[in-house]
Amino acid sequence: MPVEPPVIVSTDPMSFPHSVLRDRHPAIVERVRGAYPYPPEVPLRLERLLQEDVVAPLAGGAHDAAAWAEWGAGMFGRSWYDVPFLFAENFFYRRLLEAVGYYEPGAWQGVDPFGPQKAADLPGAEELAELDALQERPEEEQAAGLVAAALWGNRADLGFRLVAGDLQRVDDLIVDDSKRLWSLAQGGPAVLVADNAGRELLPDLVLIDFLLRTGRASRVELHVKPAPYFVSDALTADVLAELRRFPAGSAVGGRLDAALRDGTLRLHTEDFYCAPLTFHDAPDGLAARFAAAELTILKGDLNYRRLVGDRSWPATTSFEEVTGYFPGPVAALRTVKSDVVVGLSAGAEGALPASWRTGGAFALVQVRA
Ligand SMILES: O=P(O)(O)OC[C@H]1O[C@](O)(CO)[C@@H](O)[C@@H]1O
Repeated sequence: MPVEPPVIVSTDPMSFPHSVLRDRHPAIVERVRGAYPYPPEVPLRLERLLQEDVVAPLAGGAHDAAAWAEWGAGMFGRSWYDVPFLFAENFFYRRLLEAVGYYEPGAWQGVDPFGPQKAADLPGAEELAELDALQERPEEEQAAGLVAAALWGNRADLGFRLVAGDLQRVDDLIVDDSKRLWSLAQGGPAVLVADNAGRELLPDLVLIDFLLRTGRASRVELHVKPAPYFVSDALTADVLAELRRFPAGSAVGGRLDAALRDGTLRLHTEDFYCAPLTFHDAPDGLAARFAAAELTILKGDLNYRRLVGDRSWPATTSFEEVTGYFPGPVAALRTVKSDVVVGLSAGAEGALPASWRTGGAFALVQVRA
């Protein structure tokens, strides 16, 4: 295991994490404020959250107050910018749920503050038809197209297109271990840890269908978030909304529906997925699920940070070594949208533009068998 560099914090005003807390979080709050005609105390609480200089704990009485008191030990009373970025982001979303009364018994309980934004990002008929058409192509081409779609669906501005010529964007794929990924899917159980709903979840679902339909997986567990998180992260409700988009008669939609009903596809979630922790701290039950899988596919930027640890790793750090602890073979499919990157070959970074880590223009497929 390489020597661990420092955990990323947001102190430097010129840094990417600083810009997330300073600019992105207020913009997110603004959207939430406009999402529903909330009662007047909600915008007030949201404003107080934005104005908070130092991290304050959850109000007592919350069902998870004790857990957050433990995770936040040493964080409370410090500037949001000086605590680990991973903690600051995670706790911001938990506090946002507190502000909108997501867990408070009453009429607004369980209303997803990001629901309207997610609904606007559900795929249209054209995208669904393109996906259904993909199954007519040679299997190799389907496999390549689905990895590309699963990756680029993670890049919000690109939307999602499965037309020939767009299937392989090798120029922007800075590490491509997809052959190894497919070599690991030999017909055993697989886990896919989802990231965003909408245009990212759609190709994830079609990838799952492909794994099952071609015998590359015997069964699949799709892991989703237990609560609204990082705006667009997928919940069970988002999976179900997405499945309802498939038109009657869609072969993919029909197979996914049947797979859920017969248990070859199962949805799974647990509190860990909204905790400020990395996969090093996965609870035993979750680790056992990964260990039992022939392959675990982790989607997206945040899952990548949680896999390798949210640290200032040199980009040439060995992916194999830093993920050696993970229980079972693992593949990361990720558009690069934050500073954390490992597994690049020597010299590769020098050929990339200055903003390559945060611009969302590059992606990687990395595998540890
Ligand atoms: O949806 P994804 O791919 O996990 O991206 C979320 C990313 O967004 C950010 O919150 C800000 O860019 C990152 O910190 C995080 O890793």
